Amino acid sequence: MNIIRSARFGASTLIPKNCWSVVRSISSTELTKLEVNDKTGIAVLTLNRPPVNSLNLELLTDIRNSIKDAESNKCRGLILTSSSNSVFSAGLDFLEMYQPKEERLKSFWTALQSTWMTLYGSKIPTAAAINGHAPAGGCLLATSCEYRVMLPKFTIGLNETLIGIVAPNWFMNSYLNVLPRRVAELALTQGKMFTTAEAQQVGLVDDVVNTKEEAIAKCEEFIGLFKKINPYARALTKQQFRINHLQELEQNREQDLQAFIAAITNPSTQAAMGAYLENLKKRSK
Ligand SMILES: CCCCCCCC/C=C\C=C\CC(=O)SCCNC(=O)CCNC(=O)[C@H](O)C(C)(C)COP(=O)(O)OP(=O)(O)OC[C@H]1O[C@@H](n2cnc3c(N)ncnc32)[C@H](O)[C@@H]1OP(=O)(O)O
Repeated sequence: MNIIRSARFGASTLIPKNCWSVVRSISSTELTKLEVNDKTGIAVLTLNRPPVNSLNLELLTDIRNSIKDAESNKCRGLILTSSSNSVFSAGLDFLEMYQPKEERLKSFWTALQSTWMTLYGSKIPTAAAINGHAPAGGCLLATSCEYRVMLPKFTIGLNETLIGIVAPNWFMNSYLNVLPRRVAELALTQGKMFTTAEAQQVGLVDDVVNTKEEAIAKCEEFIGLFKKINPYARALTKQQFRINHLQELEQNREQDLQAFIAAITNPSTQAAMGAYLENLKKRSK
């Protein structure tokens, strides 16, 4: 019998393969659902933190655990998507950063660093089915993947300067891994949110389709490109492209954390974030 061991069902829990329907849950929490298609071996990770999948400590931790689960279950690829019809992810949860408690703020940023390193450096092919808006941290998740497909009439981009904050180097590096340098610099300095059409034009997304199902199918098609490629050779090749960015953060994690804490707890950042949040709340009424 072909057995899969699921880390999050406990080390001793064995799940018999082929006794399940084609799509099988590997692990799920209140905030994420990780399902694998037994026929293709491709896993779909659905973010499920209504209303906007804002990334708090718990969601980030669950995302990282899910990526690791997909890897340890030897999935052939991983697709990120959202349970919302209009938001892929609204980026970092402002409530983690506005008037924060220092210990929680540290854990939050450390979790973001770890999640980014796990996703950006994942050995398996990764793709994002962007079925809604993807500002800031939402865009970071998408650009950390190897392929992106997006639905029409949404927006994506790193808008940090609009909020009065500076995107850290590793956010910029994820952008630069996808966009030409000049486009990235112009977009980052303006805090530009690209429409789906603009994102496709500059290469921030690879394809545009009309439904989430089509988006998942496109991602599967992308991951299928590696069917005949030796996974070890593929993973090492990907690693060589990304290792400098990963090492840069790995070697400067503490410094990056301290820079984040200093930037976020600065009274002018707090004031700018408070005003931005207020505006967001007014708009949503
Ligand atoms: C040199 C090195 C220095 C290092 C310094 C480091 C500094 C870097 C620090 C931080 C980096 C941060 C990156 C980020 O990710 S910041 C987050 C940026 N995100 C945004 O700007 C998105 C804001 N949200 C929106 O634009 C919209 O909500 C949208 C996603 C387009 C969805 O719109 P819609 O469907 O209309 O939903 P609503 O706007 O009505 O929102 C519903 C409720 O959700 C709340 N909300 C939205 N986004 C967030 C968020 N990111 N965090 C927390 N809460 C959020 C919104 O206020 C509504 O709440 P309520 O119903 O209570 O009013």
